[in-house]
Amino acid sequence: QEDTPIARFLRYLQFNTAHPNPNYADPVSFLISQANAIGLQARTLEFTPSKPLLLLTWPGSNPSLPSVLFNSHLDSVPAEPSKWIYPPFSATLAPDGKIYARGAQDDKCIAMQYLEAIRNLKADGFTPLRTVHISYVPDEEIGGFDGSAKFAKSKEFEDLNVGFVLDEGQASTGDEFRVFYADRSPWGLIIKATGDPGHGSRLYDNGAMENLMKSVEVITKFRESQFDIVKSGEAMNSEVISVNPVYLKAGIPSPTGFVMNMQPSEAEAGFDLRLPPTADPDLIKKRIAEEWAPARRNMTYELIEKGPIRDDLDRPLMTLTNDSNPWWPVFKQAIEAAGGKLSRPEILASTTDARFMRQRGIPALGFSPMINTPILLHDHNEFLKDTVYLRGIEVYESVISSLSSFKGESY
Ligand SMILES: CSCC[C@H](NC=O)C(=O)O
Ligand SMILES: [Zn+2]
Ligand SMILES: [Zn+2]
Repeated sequence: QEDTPIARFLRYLQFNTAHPNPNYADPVSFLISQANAIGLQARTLEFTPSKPLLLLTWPGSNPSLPSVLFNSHLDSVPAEPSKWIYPPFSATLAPDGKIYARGAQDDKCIAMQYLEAIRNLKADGFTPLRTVHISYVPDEEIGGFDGSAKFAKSKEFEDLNVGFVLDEGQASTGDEFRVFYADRSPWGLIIKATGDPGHGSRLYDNGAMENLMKSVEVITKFRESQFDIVKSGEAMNSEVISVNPVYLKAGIPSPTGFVMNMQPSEAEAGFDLRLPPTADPDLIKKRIAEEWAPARRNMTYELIEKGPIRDDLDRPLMTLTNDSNPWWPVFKQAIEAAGGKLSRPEILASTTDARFMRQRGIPALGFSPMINTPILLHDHNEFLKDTVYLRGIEVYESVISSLSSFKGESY
């Protein structure tokens, strides 16, 4: 078997790390063998049984300076093989150079690019001033609660003395690299309605279905108001509050489907909500209680807040992208030194583990070096072109060498 950057990427893509049963053990062993070959220290932490977190370390010449951490997640979202042109965990390199695999963009590319960049820097004789850590964490795709959330609060993490974090970003369809300074905070909202049951032929007020449908209407109006702001060009998708229905549950089951002539006494709906760091969570909570699931319509609700909204010092979870953040110009210049250009920093529409690092007050940027690439994370036929992948390694050589050489004493 050949041993090239692309061959190693393909091998990493072939581990089936899809939820709900991600294989964590085999990719971790593979990464440890890669770390050994490159000459990096490796240790496995287990904050939750069977959910390993792999930490690789390249010691700096001045280990008393805060370190830099490069993060990626081990797990992937599921894929529907019948809807792919190649099996999602075969990691097929097509004749046009496209590498098809679940995880090719999200985010096994950066996982291996970090290692390839360090391999090349070592071969060039580069030694970092600051210690460089690479973390491979479990469970990002399901919220990170058994992975990064515990890691960021651990003694082990504290001891790393991390000054700056790079985590995953998203592909860019144009010529400029995208960079993300914040995530939106995810909430799960379940609304439930109750009402009188009755014959399917009766018209009466306050049935569970009627109560739920009214809420769905109100929520849909709010969703449209937010989407209109995006459509008019006033804000980007990730700058407004999104609320999307993800399930509806009602009806009385029968062997052939549902009973048709009974109006049910209970009905519920689930929504995915995302709040940009500028949103006021209390206002949305008030809206939910008074308009979306009001007790006067016999409604109750459950709000699942999936992670922090503000940091330990009660500031919004945002990393500054101006010169008041000393890491920002270092990062930006590293991209430019590699011949790249950054587009205007953005909020990420979805959510990553970076929020747990930002919660600790550590500056963290989301970045995945993929330009001229369609955004295919969580989609069918996720792919990354070989040339884009290889170019990303060069970009990280510049980024890792610049960040690890940054002299600022107090950061
Ligand atoms: C509930 S947090 C889930 C995190 C997940 N991350 C990637 O897709 C997301 O849905 O954004
Ligand atoms: Zn991801
Ligand atoms: Zn994902």
